[in-house]
Amino acid sequence: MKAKSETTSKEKVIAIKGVTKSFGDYQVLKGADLNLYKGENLVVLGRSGTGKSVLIKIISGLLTQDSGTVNVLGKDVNQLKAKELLELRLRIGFSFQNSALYDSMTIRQNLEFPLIRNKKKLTKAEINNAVETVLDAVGLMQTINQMPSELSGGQRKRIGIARTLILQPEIMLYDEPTAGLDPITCLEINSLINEVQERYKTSSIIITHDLTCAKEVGNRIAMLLDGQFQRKGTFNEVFDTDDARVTPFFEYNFIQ
Ligand SMILES: Nc1ncnc2c1ncn2[C@@H]1O[C@H](COP(=O)(O)OP(=O)(O)OP(=O)(O)O)[C@@H](O)[C@H]1O
Repeated sequence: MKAKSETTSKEKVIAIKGVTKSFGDYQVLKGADLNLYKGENLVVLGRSGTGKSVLIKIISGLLTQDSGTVNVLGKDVNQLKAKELLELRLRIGFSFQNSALYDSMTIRQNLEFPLIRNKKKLTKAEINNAVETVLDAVGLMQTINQMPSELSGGQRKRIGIARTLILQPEIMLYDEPTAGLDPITCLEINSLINEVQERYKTSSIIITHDLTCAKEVGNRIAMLLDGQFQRKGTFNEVFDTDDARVTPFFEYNFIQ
């Protein structure tokens, strides 16, 4: 398997500079610097508890950093009023492990839901069209009238991604997109993440512990070590090291 190469864009859609965050005496982030460039897939790696979720919460304004700056799509997240923050969040798609589908709604209703809630001016025909377009993008048109319980875990994950895409986000945040899926389904989800990048021209951060996913989808990898992104670059650059904090990731995943 060949690793992806870096994209050429240097336009920053997210710029994180010198971010620190403590909970009580415990400092999780110790001056984290990270840019997400337009159109790229950036994979964030790091051991459990290193602060990946904290960082995503800071990016989306759910937590405030102690120091440093976070700029998302040209806005200083810290300076935004509540309404501006909500507007910014609508430009970001969150694909989280716990973003479950509504069990009592059909797939069509699940996909309509974010549109009806957030884009009140759309006509019924526009909503139908949007639903069919995203279902086609994730290759699951045949499930439109099914219930979530009738779908496999991988299909539900795809529908979850479709429900996020329906609002046409500029940035996608994927939190462990392949966790709990079998290896073949993982490969399908990796392909979908790459298709989303191509088709929707999104810029994405993908948090994962799955190095096959990292290698297949990441134009760049950033590894959080001791509260900072101490290793950044292509997959091969990040793992070309004897650093004892880095090599176990690679050895555990037996990646080719
Ligand atoms: N609201 C909070 N209050 C207190 N401590 C917190 C809070 N949120 C996170 N932490 C602590 O910050 C540290 C980093 O947590 P975080 O959830 O970001 O880890 P992570 O890197 O996402 O881990 P995982 O890979 O297991 O999801 C942990 O020690 C956690 O206990």
